[in-house]
Amino acid sequence: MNAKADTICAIATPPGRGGVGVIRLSGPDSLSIAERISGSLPPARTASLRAFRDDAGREIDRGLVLLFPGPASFTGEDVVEFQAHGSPVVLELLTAACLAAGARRAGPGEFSQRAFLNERMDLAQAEAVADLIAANTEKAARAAQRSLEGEFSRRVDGLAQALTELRVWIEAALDFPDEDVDFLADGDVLSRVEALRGQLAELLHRADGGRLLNDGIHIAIIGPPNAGKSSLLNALSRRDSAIVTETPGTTRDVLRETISIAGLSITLSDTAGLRETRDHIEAEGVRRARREMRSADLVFWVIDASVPEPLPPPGLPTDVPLIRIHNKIDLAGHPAKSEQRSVWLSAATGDGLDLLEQLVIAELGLADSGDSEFSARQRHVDQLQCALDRVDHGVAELTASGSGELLAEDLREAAEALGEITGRISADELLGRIFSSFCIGK
Ligand SMILES: Nc1nc2c(ncn2[C@@H]2O[C@H](COP(=O)(O)OP(=O)(O)OP(=O)(O)O)[C@@H](O)[C@H]2O)c(=O)[nH]1
Ligand SMILES: [K+]
Ligand SMILES: [Mg+2]
Repeated sequence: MNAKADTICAIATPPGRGGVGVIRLSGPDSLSIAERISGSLPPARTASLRAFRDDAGREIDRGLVLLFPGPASFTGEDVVEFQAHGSPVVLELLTAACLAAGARRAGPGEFSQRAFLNERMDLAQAEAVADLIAANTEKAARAAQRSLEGEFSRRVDGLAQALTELRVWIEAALDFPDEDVDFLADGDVLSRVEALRGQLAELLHRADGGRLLNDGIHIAIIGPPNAGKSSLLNALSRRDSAIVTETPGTTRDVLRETISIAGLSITLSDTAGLRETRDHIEAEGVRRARREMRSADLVFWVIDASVPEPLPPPGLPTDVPLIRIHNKIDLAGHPAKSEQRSVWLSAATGDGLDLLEQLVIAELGLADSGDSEFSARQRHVDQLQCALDRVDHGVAELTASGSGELLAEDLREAAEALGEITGRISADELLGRIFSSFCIGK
């Protein structure tokens, strides 16, 4: 797939009014279009003041022109930036002048797509550009920056290469069956595969943490009626947003609040108490509560510590981690404490809330992430998981049947799964899906 030979143009600054607005051009006609609009071309990479004129020679605005001749530009093509006054009208007139001069409007993510196609960055780095722009917290922005710098990609590519080297070595050994040494039996292959497996699992764990940073974390507050779910939401968000009453079945709609714990953006959803009910409105609330808990990264299972513990309801997800919260310790006369995945607290007095926050950080594996995280997406996590599954499968084949061929094939598939992360192996359809989710001008 080659970069298209046309020239694209878009407003690169957000919609609305601002001091400065930027129009970006990329493609073979960028420089000639810039010359037409600004009269004369300034030297490369130097901001120069020019009058911007439309096709009829009327002045639209005065501002700065910047030329970034390819290949040393963001997209690898000739890139021009016009910095005009940040008025939507001025920027639209300037865009119209670019279109009249031969450019076309860029689609979403098209600048990043060209950067990828011209090998200015790999796929995971292009995604990190979008993630950096979308970051909601400082931690997420720093993580995206590290991915943009290529830290994640280097690890993925390094592992893909190691898997490929081992596969090639196995295939070469299989081609010489006369050799005395039984290379599969001598244990070396197995220990090499297992070492790679360990690195893969570690990278998967970190990528999953990076995904949480990126997407934000979703915690569903679930439990029987009146356990204090809405009180907990209010206490953690320090806002009186959910209605709290002594009547069981108060909450029906799912109510969300975004909070920050240790610099992480966390969305809490308060839900209807789980119980059998004839009330069809409450029943709908219960249905929504179950949907929330299935899509959450973590479930708070809230129960009233002052009454006998109820049985957990059927349908608690087994693949979503769960923290058991024994609420109302002020009534029960328990001290605040936490152990494993349980915490004793009072939403009413706030006693023990700090223990809950610590448990959340530990449970999500973000305790010691410090500044070493990189941003990642669900897509990356899925590919890493796929690679890990292939390696596990290969090891199982090797131990069960001693088959080097099957192991080699699994290692090839594992390396391919990793290749899709950085886009060294990627289908056009995948690329289209990724870049179309970016915004225009990126
Ligand atoms: N003493 C004490 N009362 C609490 C505590 N947490 C909640 N309550 C009380 O328990 C009752 C129910 O609280 P809610 O927060 O509405 O409980 P809920 O789980 O959201 O209830 P539903 O939405 O009806 O399922 C209210 O009267 C609260 O004031 C607590 O920690 N200590
Ligand atoms: K209630
Ligand atoms: Mg409630």
